[in-house]
Amino acid sequence: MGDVTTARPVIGVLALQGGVAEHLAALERSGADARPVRRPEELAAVHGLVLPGGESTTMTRLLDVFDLYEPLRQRLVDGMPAYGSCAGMIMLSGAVADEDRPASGAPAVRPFGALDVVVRRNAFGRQVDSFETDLDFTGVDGGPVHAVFIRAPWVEKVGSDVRVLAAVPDDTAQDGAAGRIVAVQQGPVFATSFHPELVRGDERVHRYFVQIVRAH
Ligand SMILES: NC(=O)CC[C@H](N)C(=O)O
Repeated sequence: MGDVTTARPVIGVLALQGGVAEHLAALERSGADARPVRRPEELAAVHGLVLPGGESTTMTRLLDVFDLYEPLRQRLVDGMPAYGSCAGMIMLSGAVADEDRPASGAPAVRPFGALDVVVRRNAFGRQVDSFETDLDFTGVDGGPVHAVFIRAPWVEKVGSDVRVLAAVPDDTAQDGAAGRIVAVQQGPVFATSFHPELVRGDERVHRYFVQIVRAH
């Protein structure tokens, strides 16, 4: 092993759907060697993984199709650092409050349980399903982070080992959103309801993850 404080960690982006290219670019700018992950061998070669936004039911299905569900579950059990954005947060959670369970068979979303939280998938209302706000992010210096929410989940319950990193400010114009928890961390795993990869020129959240991977 080289000097862990200066080495460029290899960080994968789960590349089955969603905003993969934006995460890869943000990670590269944040000091990581970033690679798309679609196969078990690719997963085995990374020090940490980003689970991007998209659609958590589709992501669950594609993880099965690409034979990645079980290997990824195992790496999370083994303590691999991970960062989930939006649908990625849902996949890392312990349970989904508003699960649309089919009449028979397996649930449509099978979260990995790497974060001891309950999320609500379609949380921020249907009429206005996207909004943006600035929020304070614990562990990220340099002022508020601009947060873009797109059909985003929020965190409804947190276990005692979970640290809340960010919540929607109380003066938000978005109905019912004030005070909602939108970023959490447990050990080397963290998640945001919003999409920092869409904010050009601000890599602070990705840098935060690169630091976690380096320290691990
Ligand atoms: N932008 C997103 O990732 C949306 C997440 C979506 N609502 C889901 O259930 O997976």
